[in-house]
Amino acid sequence: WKTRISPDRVHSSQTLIPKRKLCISAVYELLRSSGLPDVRERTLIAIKPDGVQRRLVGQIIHRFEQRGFKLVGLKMLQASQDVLSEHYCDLRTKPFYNSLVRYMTSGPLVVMVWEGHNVVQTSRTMVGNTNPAEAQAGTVRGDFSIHVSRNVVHASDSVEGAQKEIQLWFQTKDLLDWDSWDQTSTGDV
Ligand SMILES: Nc1ncnc2c1ncn2[C@@H]1O[C@H](COP(=O)(O)OP(=O)(O)OP(=O)(O)O)[C@@H](O)[C@H]1O
Ligand SMILES: Nc1ccn([C@@H]2O[C@H](COP(=O)(O)OP(=O)(O)O)[C@@H](O)[C@H]2O)c(=O)n1
Ligand SMILES: [Mg+2]
Repeated sequence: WKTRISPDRVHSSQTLIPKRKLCISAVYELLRSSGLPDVRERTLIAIKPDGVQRRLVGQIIHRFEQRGFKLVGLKMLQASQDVLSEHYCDLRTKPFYNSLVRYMTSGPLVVMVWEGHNVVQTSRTMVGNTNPAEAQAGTVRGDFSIHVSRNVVHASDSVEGAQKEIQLWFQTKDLLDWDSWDQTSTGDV
């Protein structure tokens, strides 16, 4: 027990923190200050009610995992009008706004936070054009939908937008900062 814990862990005030975690934080800090890729960029992806109804949740999650992104938050919920009016505040004056809110409240959503290098822009590419009629085959919207009013997923469209949306939909305590084994030197836990 002792030999397993002591070489790998250090005391920090009340808690034991894995040394490996401290090292990883230091590496991320170094990457940030050196201008190297930010592997901790995060985005909000939501599977809309039509995606849930059509049992597409697994396939959509699979695409993000397969691409190499890391899931750090996930929940299923019924969206409130209040959250949606904040989420889509830029669209409040659009003629389709009311139908958009009806659509988004018509059933449960699966809301997720994904993390990884350039995840905001790459997710937008993976999701495809807002209008599925113009979305490329191979994208989520291009493969699973045909009309803009039922376009299956939401993806944040900028890093700043993603930060706001993540704060809107998630509490910090519900996002897990877990270590990916492929970013550590051994699989020893
Ligand atoms: N003309 C339209 N008719 C019906 N619904 C629309 C129309 N335009 C947009 N929407 C709906 O509003 C959503 C938000 O539009 P927006 O312009 O933000 O597209 P988006 O950024 O691709 O989508 P999202 O923000 O949901 O990821 C669209 O995803 C779609 O569901
Ligand atoms: N003409 C449009 C444009 C958007 N929308 C809906 O509004 C959502 C948000 O629009 P948006 O411009 O932020 O596009 P995305 O970010 O979703 O690609 C879209 O995903 C659609 O669901 C619509 O119903 N009709
Ligand atoms: Mg949008």
